[in-house]
Amino acid sequence: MVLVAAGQLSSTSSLSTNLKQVLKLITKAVNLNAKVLFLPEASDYIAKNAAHSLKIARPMETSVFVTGIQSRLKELHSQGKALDVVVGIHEPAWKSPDDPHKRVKNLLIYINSTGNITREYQKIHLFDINIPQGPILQESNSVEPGNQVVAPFDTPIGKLGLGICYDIRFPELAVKLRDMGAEILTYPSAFTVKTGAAHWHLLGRARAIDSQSYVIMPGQKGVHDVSIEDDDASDPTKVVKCQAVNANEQKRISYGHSIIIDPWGTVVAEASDINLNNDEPEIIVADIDLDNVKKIRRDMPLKDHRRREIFNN
Ligand SMILES: O=C(O)CNC(=O)[C@H](CS)NC(=O)CCC(=O)C(=O)O
Repeated sequence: MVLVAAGQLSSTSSLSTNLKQVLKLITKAVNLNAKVLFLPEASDYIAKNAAHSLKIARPMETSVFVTGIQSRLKELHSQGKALDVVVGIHEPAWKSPDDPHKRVKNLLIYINSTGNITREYQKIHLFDINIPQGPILQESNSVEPGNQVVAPFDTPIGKLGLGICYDIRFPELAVKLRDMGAEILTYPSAFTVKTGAAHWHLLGRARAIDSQSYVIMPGQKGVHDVSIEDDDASDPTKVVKCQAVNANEQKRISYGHSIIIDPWGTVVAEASDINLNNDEPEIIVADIDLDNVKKIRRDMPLKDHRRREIFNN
């Protein structure tokens, strides 16, 4: 059995502020002796709108957020403390500054315990929705969709398959990853409060049951401060207030409730609900037992029972 951790935070639009929160979570995970820490979608920043996102996105190599995590992991490794980190970030998708339709990539990266980025997944399904009395979001305005499933790969906790947030609503991705060998799936998220309250636990449990895999769902939580950003012009760690945002944009709020689910569909760990008086980042941990995955798949062999000739999958 190996211990896994999922972190929950409320990212702002300042990469350096978010890095500080994540470094706290890394320390907590290491102290608990977890082997991999999973962090939410868009941990590097939550922007107030599409234009703001294009302005603050940075290539990984120059992102204070990504390089800060890499150097901390390297430093810990040299002290004999090995932790891998899976984290949601953005990167510019444009190749030239005169690209007429600039978009970012919504990415999940795997950083190993020596600080190297070994995998990168680009979110396939984009959240373009309009729910009466609920959120209206058009992710494709500013985000370029990914087109590739990343083959599940070995990690200290087992073979891992990658998805991001809204991808969790598409069971075909979970089943495909399981067919390709995944034992653990992750969907780092920034769920809305309305859809989260209605669907979050159900979706996670359903994907765990469909794929007979562990499902790790770190989520953004609470009100995002999108009124600050890093002052790149001078000290990259100096945070400045940026222009006023309208009331709607200021109220971007995420559901929290990070969860870890076992391959039988049981929620084995859960972080807290939104609490406007406490936005401290927190982690949850759970044991990953790959024998349990094997046993559940042996006792109910869904993979062998698939009628691929009927469903063309
Ligand atoms: O890129 C960013 O800055 C952060 N990305 C997000 O917050 C994304 C796209 S708007 N959110 C979701 O996919 C929520 C899905 C959801 O809530 C549901 O499926 O119900």
